Amino acid sequence: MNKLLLPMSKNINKREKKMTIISLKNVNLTRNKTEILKNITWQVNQGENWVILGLNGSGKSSLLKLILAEEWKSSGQLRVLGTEFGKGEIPKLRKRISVVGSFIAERFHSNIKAENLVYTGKFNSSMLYKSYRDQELDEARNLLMKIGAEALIGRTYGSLSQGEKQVLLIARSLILKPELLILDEATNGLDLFAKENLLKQLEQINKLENGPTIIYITHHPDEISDTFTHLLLLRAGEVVQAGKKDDLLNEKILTDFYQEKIEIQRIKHKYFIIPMNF
Ligand SMILES: Nc1ncnc2c1ncn2[C@@H]1O[C@H](COP(=O)(O)OP(=O)(O)OP(=O)(O)O)[C@@H](O)[C@H]1O
Repeated sequence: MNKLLLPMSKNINKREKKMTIISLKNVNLTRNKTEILKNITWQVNQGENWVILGLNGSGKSSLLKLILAEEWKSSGQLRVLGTEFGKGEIPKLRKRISVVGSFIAERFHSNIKAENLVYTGKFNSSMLYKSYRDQELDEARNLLMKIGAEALIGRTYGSLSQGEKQVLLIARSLILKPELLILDEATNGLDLFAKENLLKQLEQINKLENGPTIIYITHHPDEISDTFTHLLLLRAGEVVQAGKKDDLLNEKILTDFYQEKIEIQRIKHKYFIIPMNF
C-alpha cells in the first residue's frame, strides 16, 4: 500500500462544539426470535475515537448496521449526528457517514473503474446511476493522486489486490468529507505493512481540524493505536464495558471480558493480548 497523504483541507465545514455523535439508549435488536443486541446504552462524543472489540458473533456488524440504518432497532432510542431514528431524515444522515469494510467492499461490480468507485462515495451508493463527465470524475482522480494511488486510476476493481482495494475504499470514504468514519475489520487481507499504513492514515485523519469521529471495529487488540481514546467491549450482543481505553486495557478487565485468562504486553505503541491457557 502506498503511503497515504490526506487531501482534506483544515476548515471543511463548521460543526458544533462537543456534539454527541452517537447515542444509544436501551437499544435492542431481535431477528428471527434471536436477540442480537441486548439493551445497548452507549454514547460517543465529539473528540473521541472508539474501538469496538468483540469476538466472532458478538454483534459488532449488527451494531454498525443499526448506526447506518441498514437494520432497524427493535426497541430503544438511537440518535446519530443529531438525527433521531424514527424522526429525522435518514438519507441526509447517510451522506454524513462513511464506511470502510468488507460488507461495503463486496457490493462493487468487478468492472467498475477505480475513479468511478471513488466517486460513488458522493452518493453512498455502490454504483453510479448516470455517466459523469471526465471533469467531474477528476475530483476522484485528484483524490487518488493525493493519496499516492494514481497507479490505480483506470484500473477495474476486480483486477486489484486486497490492499489496493482497501486504498480505493479509503479514498471513497473521504470524498464526502464525512463527520463519522466507520471502519469495519478494515485490515482484513492486508499485509503487515499495509496494515500499519492504514493505522498511520487514521492517525493523520485524526489530526485534522474538523476531521471525522472514527469508529474502528476489530478482533485484533494490536490495532488499538494511539488514535483511539475509548473502547467498547461487546460480548454476545451486550456491552460488557465502555469507557476510556486507558481504564479498560488491563488484564483483569480483559480476562473478565474474554472469560479466558490473558496477559497484556505493550511493545512500543502496541498492545498484544496473550491467551494464557492455550
Ligand atoms: N438476521 C439474523 N437472524 C438471526 N441471527 C442473526 C441475524 N443476523 C445476525 N445474526 C446473529 O447475530 C449474532 C451477531 O452477528 P454479527 O454479524 O453482528 O456479529 P459480529 O460481531 O460482527 O461477528 P464477526 O466478528 O464474526 O463478523 C451472530 O450470532 C449472528 O449469527
